Amino acid sequence: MFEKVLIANRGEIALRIHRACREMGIQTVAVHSTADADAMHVRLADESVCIGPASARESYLNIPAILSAASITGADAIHPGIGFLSENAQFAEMVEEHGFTFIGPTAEHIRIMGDKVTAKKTVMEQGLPVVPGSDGPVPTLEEAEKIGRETGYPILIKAAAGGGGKGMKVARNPDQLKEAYQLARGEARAAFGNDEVYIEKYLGKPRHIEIQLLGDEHGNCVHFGERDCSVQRRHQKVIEEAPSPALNAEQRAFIGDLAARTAAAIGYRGVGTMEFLFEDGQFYFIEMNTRLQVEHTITEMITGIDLVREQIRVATGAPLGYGQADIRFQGHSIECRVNAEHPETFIPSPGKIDGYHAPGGLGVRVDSALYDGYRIPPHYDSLIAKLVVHGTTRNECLMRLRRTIEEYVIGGVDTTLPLHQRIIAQQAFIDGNYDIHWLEQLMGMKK
Ligand SMILES: Nc1ncc2cc(-c3cccc4ccccc34)c(N3CC[C@@H](N)C3)nc2n1
Repeated sequence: MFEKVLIANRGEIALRIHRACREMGIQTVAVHSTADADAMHVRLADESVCIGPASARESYLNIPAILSAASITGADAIHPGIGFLSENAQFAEMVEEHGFTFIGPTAEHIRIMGDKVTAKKTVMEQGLPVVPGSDGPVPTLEEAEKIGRETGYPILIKAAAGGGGKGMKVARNPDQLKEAYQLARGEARAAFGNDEVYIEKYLGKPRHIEIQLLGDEHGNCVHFGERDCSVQRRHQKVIEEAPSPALNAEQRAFIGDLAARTAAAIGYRGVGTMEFLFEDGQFYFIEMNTRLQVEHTITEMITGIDLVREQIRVATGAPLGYGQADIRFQGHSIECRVNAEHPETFIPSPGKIDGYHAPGGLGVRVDSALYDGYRIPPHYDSLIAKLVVHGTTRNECLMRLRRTIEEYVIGGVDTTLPLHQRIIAQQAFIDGNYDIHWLEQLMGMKK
C-alpha cells in the first residue's frame, strides 16, 4: 500500500481524494496554485507545495512542477483527480518514468480511449453496440458524402480528438454536409491540433447513460451499474441520478455485463466509465472516460462502495477482492452540481463566501471544499459543491433533495441552487421523463 500520495488537483475532488487517503492511513501531499493557498484540502493535507501562479497552465497543468513536488516530498504515487492531467497519456507515462505510480489506467488505454475513433473500433471488436456511421476517420468530403448516403441523414460529424461535445456538427441533409464537414475539421484542428473527424447517425432524442467500471491488473472487471446524466446544458451536467428511471433490470444487467466484459477483454485497469446514448430501448456506445468522474458519488451512495479507495487499491496491484455477484444496489441517489454561477444567465460568480450552512441528516452528503469566509477564485471551473442525496425510493430521494436544497445556505455569491429547485419541481423530471435536450428546452434555449 502507498505511504504517501500526491493529489494533483484542487477543489472538492482534491478533498474527496484526501478523505479516502486519510481513511486508508495514507499520507497526503496537496499541491496548489498561489490562488488556492487557503483551500481546505491544503489545510487538511499532511504536506503542501505551491506549484505555481493562479493560471492552470502554470500550476495544475505544470507537469515538471508536479513531478518535482512529488520528488521533494517523497510521494509514492500521484492521483490526477478529474480534468487537468487526468486523461493526459504523456503525464501518465512521465509519472511512471519518474518512479511514481500513476493512480489510473495505463497510458496506452488513456490514448486508445482519448481517440474516439480507436475507442469505437476497440469496443466494436468486443461486440459492444455503437452508433452506426463511418468505420473510421473520414478524410475527404467525397468520403463524407458517401457515408452520408449510406448512413442516412441526419448525421453528426465528430472530432476524433474531441469528446464532451467539443467539435460536433450536425448535417440534416446533403446540402448541409459540405459546410458542416469543413467547419468540424477546422474547429478540430484549432481546438485539438488534430482535424481527423468521423461520422455517426444523429440520434434525436437519446438519454445519456454511463456505466461505472473498475478493473484490476489481474484481468478482473466489475460494473457498478449506471448513471443517467441526461439533464445537462451545453454539455455541462447539471443533475445526475442512479439508477436511471429509464432502465429496467434486464437492460441494466445487459449493458452493465457487456461493458464489464469489454473492459476485461482489453485488460482495463482502474476506474473507467463507458458512455452510451439510449434511445428506443437500444444502447449505443459513444465514448469511454479513463478517469474518476464528478458524479461517481451517486454510484457510491447506491452501492456503499468507496470508489476512490478501490481506485487506489487496484493501483497498488491488489486484486479486486470481490466479484460482480457481491455488488448490490440499494435505493436511489441524485446529485445536484452546485456552481458559483447565476442560476439563469450562468455568468460566473466568484467571490467571498459570506454565510455557509450545509444540509445534513440521513441520506445527505455534501462534497464541497467551501467554508464561511472562503474566497472562490475566478481562475477555475465554477463547481463549488455536489449535493448528493440517497433514499430507499426515487420519491423519498426527491423529497429529501427538495428539503436539502432549501436548507443549503451559500451566502455572498450566486449559485445554481435555485435552478436545481426549479428542475426537480418539474412534472417531467418527477416522472423521470426527460432526454438530453429537455433542460435546454425548459430554459428556452431550444425549440
Ligand atoms: N450519434 C450521436 N447522436 C446524438 C448525439 C448527441 C450528443 C449530445 C449532444 C448534446 C448533449 C449531450 C449530452 C449528453 C450526451 C450526449 C449529448 C452526443 N455527444 C455529446 C458529447 C459527447 N458525449 C457525445 N453524441 C451524439 N452522437
